[in-house]
Amino acid sequence: MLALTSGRLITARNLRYLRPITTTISQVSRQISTYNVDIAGLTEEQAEFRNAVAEFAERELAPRAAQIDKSNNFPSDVWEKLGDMGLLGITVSSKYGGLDLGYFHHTLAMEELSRASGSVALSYGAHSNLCVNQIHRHGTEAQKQKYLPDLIAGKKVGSLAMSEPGSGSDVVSMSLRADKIDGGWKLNGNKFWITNGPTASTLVVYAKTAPERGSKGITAFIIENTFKGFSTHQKLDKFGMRGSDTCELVFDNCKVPEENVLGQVNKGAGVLMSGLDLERLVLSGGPLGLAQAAFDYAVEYVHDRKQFGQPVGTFQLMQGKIADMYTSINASRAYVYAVARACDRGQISRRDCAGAILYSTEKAIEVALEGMQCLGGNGYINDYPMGRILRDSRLYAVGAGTQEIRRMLIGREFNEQFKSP
Ligand SMILES: CC(C)(COP(=O)(O)OP(=O)(O)OC[C@H]1O[C@@H](n2cnc3c(N)ncnc32)[C@H](O)[C@@H]1OP(=O)(O)O)[C@@H](O)C(=O)NCCC(=O)NCCSC(=O)C1=CCCCC1
Repeated sequence: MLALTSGRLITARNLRYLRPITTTISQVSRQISTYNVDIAGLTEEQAEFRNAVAEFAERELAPRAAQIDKSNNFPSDVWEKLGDMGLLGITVSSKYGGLDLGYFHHTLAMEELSRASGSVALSYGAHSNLCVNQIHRHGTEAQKQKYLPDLIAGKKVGSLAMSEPGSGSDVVSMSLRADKIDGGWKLNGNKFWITNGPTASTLVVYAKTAPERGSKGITAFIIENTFKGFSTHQKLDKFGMRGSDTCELVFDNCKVPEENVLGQVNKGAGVLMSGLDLERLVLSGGPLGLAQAAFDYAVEYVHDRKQFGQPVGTFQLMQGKIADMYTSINASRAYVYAVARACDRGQISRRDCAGAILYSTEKAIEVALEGMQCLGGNGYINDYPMGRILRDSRLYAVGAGTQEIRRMLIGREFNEQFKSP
């Protein structure tokens, strides 16, 4: 059971939220009512958790989302607030400041934050899942004690780096090199398209420790941005997810102490691949929240906007759009939630983690485009949010793996199943 004390979500058996969650009836409760809680199948506690995150996001993020997009500036002041809420360590043990919850709750949080601001939520996912959850899953006790409390409190920003200029989908071909030196390792090379790269002080980084051994020669490291030989290049100017900073990382004889190896030497491929499964699941909350945001805006707009003497939403062609958007979102949500629940039961399926983000992304892009159409000329004007939601949704067609790689992952599992003996 969860309790909310001074704004912080804490785990505590037999306690309930101490703060009423629907006191400010307005935008938030009206929007929350657009969810069909029965269809989503949330327990009372899960619905309270979601509402608490939604209320936070509506208050702290939604009013700033357009400005964050326009300025392309990461709102660093939000980080400690996310930490105060306990949201930066949802899947982490309370021993390190986490909430002791599972991937289902993490996905719900990702969804609600994305509904308010796609870009803040993306940085949130990179921090809380890609970095924090990986350190929690694979770190030594000393590493967890050293890095997790500050990351979970929001005093530090976390990141994870696997992609390189020459190794995107073919991530195992990475060429960042780690050579053994006395007391540790020396890293040389680059990482590219790194979410939170410009702001992160703690980074999980994969490098080749035995390049001749392919996937059996990869090791994960925990890098601090103060390590000598580590630097970042300028922030990249992205199509969407503006305000979620992305850059190139440069390792120039960067010395990393032995105690910063994450997991075992040459066993990094397992850390990376299993992390990608959970990353794909949790980040599926992103497209879900963005699609819901597009729907919320569109449905209100078509009932307000009048043409030919009546709200445009009463025309059948518009009703068709609303119905299709609504059913797409519910179908996506049902799949994503089912996969999240399975993961929390310990049944992590690679093809379904890929499927959840594949399907929710495809539907989010479709819904954002239809939402834009519902707004007519205004859908094309940047004072309205549809353009931002569409641009943000588009990230998920390439981030955490491309749609093509996700399809390949699913397809090749069936090929394996039907392979002749
Ligand atoms: C699937 C893939 C396309 C191809 O895999 P291959 O066939 O080369 O590798 P394969 O043979 O599948 O595996 C390698 C080793 O690994 C083990 N293992 C696999 N799954 C697991 C697992 N679940 N648990 C443990 N071990 C696992 C496998 O057994 C093998 O070991 P072995 O060498 O035999 O000893 C893979 O490369 C991939 O996925 N690319 C997309 C990367 C990609 O998604 N970036 C995205 C980076 S960008 C990003 O993440 C973000 C962007 C923006 C927002 C934030 C996030």
